[in-house]
This record gives sequence, structure tokens and C-alpha cells, in this order.
Amino acid sequence: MANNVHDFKVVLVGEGCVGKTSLILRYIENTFNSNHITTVQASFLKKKLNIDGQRVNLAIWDTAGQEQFHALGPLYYRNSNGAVLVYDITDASSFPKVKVWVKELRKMLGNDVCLVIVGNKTDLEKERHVSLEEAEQYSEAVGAIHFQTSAKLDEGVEDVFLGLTNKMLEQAAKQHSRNETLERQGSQRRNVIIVDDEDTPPPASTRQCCSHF
Ligand SMILES: Nc1nc2c(ncn2[C@@H]2O[C@H](COP(=O)(O)OP(=O)(O)OP(=O)(O)O)[C@@H](O)[C@H]2O)c(=O)[nH]1
Repeated sequence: MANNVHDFKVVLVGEGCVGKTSLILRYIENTFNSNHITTVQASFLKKKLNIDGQRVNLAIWDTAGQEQFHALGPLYYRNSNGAVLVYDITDASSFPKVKVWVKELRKMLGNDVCLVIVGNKTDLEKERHVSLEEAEQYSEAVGAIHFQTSAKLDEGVEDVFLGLTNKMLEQAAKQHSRNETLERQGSQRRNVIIVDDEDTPPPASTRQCCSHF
């Protein structure tokens, strides 16, 4: 496994205006734009990482958060290894939307998809409307790591993608050993000799031979 290159697909989801595009642009290009430009279709950016000698290629997909684009979701999150579910700490309605996404992703992608939940805009702490305790408790309950970020001030952004990548590497290692076990069991099964029952008719070739007499 050590020298393998891992290709991971990561998708960012969450309500409109929570800062999904801003988190990606901060992480990949180290830029921040204070204007909100509504994402209308998904696009992806690439990032290469090297973690303890393991090479990782991330394809990070930005999706549209506005409700009218929600139906497009499955097209973009299909085959994702990981998802970043973003809410805005100043927007109370953005947190329940994360819960809806957790259910949808677990239903569509199963338990193997790695989830992180991110409370963005911590530079606006004074306007906080989502309790940190509630967000942490919920994240733990659904098996997701919780992070807080400010895309504006570049706080915690790198940790989100590093934390998620480590989780996806663990998941890939688990999957690899599961596959090895299945392969081993498969080859053991192929070695089993099947002993015919006494009542089983003889093979076709023998019967053909006997019919000449
Ligand atoms: N104060 C503050 N503003 C932020 C932060 N991150 C994003 N914003 C602002 O929030 C607004 C929305 O950011 P986007 O990144 O466009 O949000 P989005 O989730 O991609 O929005 P959709 O494309 O509609 O889904 C913009 O005006 C950003 O400048 C942050 O950490 N702090």
C-alpha cells in the first residue's frame, strides 16, 4: 500500500452562501473573495498531497447550495470517497441542512463514505447562532469529524482537508484488507474437492461410450 497513489473524490455540500466555494479557493489557491457568486453548476479542482509517503490526488467538487439546484446533487456526489458538509455558524437554518445531507449521503453512498462537518465563518463569532457543543455532539453521533473554519482569515481550512484525507486513507486501508480476505477465502473455496453422490449419474462421455454395447 505504501507506494500506491490514491485518487479520492471529495464533494462539498451545504446550504447556499455558507462558504463552500470560499473554502475550496482558500485551500487550493489561497485566495478569498468577499462577494458571493452563486455556484450554478458543479466544478472541481485538484490537489496533490503526500502523507507519510502515500501520494494522494484529491478531486474536490464544489456544488451549488441553492435549493433549486439540489436535484443535481446525486450527479456530483456519486462515487465520492469523502464529503465536507458545511454550515455557517451565523445562520441557524444552515445546520439542519447538514443533517439532511448526512442522511442523503449515507443512504446513497453507504457507511464507507468519510464525512466531515465544518462550521464556517468563525471570524463572525459574535453573530454565532449554531452552538458549538450541539454541532460537536451531532457530528460524533453520526461518525463525522467536526471542524471550525474561517475561509476569510484562513483558519482551520487546511486541517479540514488533511483530517478528511487521513480518514479516507484509513478507509482505503480497511477496504484493501477486506478485499484481501475475500480473495483468500475465494481461493480456498476453489481448492475444495467436490465428491459426487453415489446416485449421481455418470458423466456424459461414459454414458455415450456404454450406449455402443
Ligand atoms: N465573514 C466571512 N465570510 C465568508 C467566509 N467564507 C465565505 N464568506 C462569504 O460568504 C459568502 C458566500 O460564500 P461562497 O463561498 O460563495 O458560498 P457558497 O456556499 O459557495 O454559496 P453557493 O454557491 O450559493 O452554494 C461570500 O460573500 C463570502 O465572501 C468566512 O469565513 N467569513
